Amino acid sequence: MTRLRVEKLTTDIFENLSFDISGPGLYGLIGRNGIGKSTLFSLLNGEVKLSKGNFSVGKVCYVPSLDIFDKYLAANDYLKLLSPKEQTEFHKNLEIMGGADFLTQKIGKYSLGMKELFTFVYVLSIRSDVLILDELLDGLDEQRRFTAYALLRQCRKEKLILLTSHNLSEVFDATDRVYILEKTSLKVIGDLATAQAQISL
Ligand SMILES: Nc1ncnc2c1ncn2[C@@H]1O[C@H](COP(=O)(O)OP(=O)(O)OP(=O)(O)O)[C@@H](O)[C@H]1O
Repeated sequence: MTRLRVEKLTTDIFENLSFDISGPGLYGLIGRNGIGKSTLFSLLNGEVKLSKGNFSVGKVCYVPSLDIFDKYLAANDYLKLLSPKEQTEFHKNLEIMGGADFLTQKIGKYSLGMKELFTFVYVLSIRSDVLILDELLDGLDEQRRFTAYALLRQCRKEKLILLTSHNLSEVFDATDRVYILEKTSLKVIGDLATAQAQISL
């Protein structure tokens, strides 16, 4: 079910927040620091319990923090958790991203960019209806980031992908539509200048 519907969500940081994003696609989700983007994703993921309101969403793939990976395990250990089809997909996507020679090393020894590269390719390969990328590409070098956007554009036909970044111009360039999160609303925002003005309010 590539549909995300939130009804009257009320928490410490949201007030009667309702929205509906339906259909597959690549969508930007932007908002001021601390407005609640990561919290919203954790609610959708079931990691944070909902106190008031409802939501309906298909299978969500979201890595809330790169620290969830055990630093004593290697990326290869996590690949064993994927289905054979997902593993094939992982290796195909990794090759498109330029490959990696560190999959047998312990994750604790990875740089931020290495962790992000592994995590991006990993979550992209997992079968899901909704894929959430919360500032996940921001530590990648520019060439890899643009390759990642190209890969996401291919996957947007099958999944509802939400991409968050504070690099607003890239979000506008890469995605089909951009939403801005506020305490009481999630609304489409049409252009970069308006987004910049709204975020700096
Ligand atoms: N670990 C935490 N402990 C306590 N409160 C937290 C924690 N993380 C976030 N919050 C609270 O939740 C609010 C929303 O934070 P959240 O991380 O969801 O925002 P965000 O929009 O993702 O921010 P950013 O763009 O800076 O990543 C913050 O204002 C903060 O008060």
